[in-house]
Amino acid sequence: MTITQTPVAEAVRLTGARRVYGGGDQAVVALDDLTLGFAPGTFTAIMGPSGSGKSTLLQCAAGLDRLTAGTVHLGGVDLGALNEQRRTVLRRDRIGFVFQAFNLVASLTAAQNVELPLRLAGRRPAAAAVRAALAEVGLADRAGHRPSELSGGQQQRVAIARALITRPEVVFADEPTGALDTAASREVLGLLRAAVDGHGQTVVMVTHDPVAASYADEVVFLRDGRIADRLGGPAGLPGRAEQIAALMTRLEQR
Ligand SMILES: Nc1ncnc2c1ncn2[C@@H]1O[C@H](COP(=O)(O)OP(=O)(O)OP(=O)(O)O)[C@@H](O)[C@H]1O
Repeated sequence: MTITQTPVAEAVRLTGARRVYGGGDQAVVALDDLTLGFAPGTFTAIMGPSGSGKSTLLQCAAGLDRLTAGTVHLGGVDLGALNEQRRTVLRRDRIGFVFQAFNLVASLTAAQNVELPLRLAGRRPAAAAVRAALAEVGLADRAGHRPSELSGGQQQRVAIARALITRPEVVFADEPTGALDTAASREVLGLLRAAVDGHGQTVVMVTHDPVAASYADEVVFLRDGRIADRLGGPAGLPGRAEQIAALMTRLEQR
């Protein structure tokens, strides 16, 4: 029997996504009937004022949090229809994460951190693949170093190598440059850009920084859990950081 897989138009899709925290008069609507898709091989930045729902969007899209209503599809799979165990497996196989605080294991070397997702998936990491992943982020000579022996930028590059080693379809990045200086930020953003341009991966990144957002193809601006504005698209961002910053300022004043 031949199994034909229907091509999926969007790597990730949220439809009518609603996430309410708490209940009664304490209820907070973090996502309010939000519908948004991320095409394969695109880089999207999510911006918006504090409390606008950016992290909630990322957590729900990645299957780390559940929607109150609506659906999330990842590569055509409805996350809400999976039990916890199957969602964990799907996350492990198809999603990579990069966090502001790097989240490396302090007692492990750079190489051991990079191979961790493969070990967790019960796969034997090939030393050559780990070396190649570290080389790709410019850290071939740091394989034996522990996180405390690396700069912030180097730690984040290890975290990116760790996120990419399984070649996930989607990489979610939550403020990946929030703790980095300008030069290190540029390197990290260049690596995320390369994951999209070189490997066709889909990157969704939450950021407060208009310069970081300018590396994306599209910027989606949230406000009160809804899409307030968008800039750019699959064809790329026409604007630069100044234009993104101006839009952010307008949203914060509204
Ligand atoms: N666990 C929670 N319990 C209750 N309310 C929450 C919880 N997490 C988030 N919220 C609320 O949901 C709303 C959206 O929060 P979220 O963290 O998604 O915003 P954000 O845009 O990422 O903010 P920031 O830029 O400050 O990180 C906020 O009003 C927040 O207070």
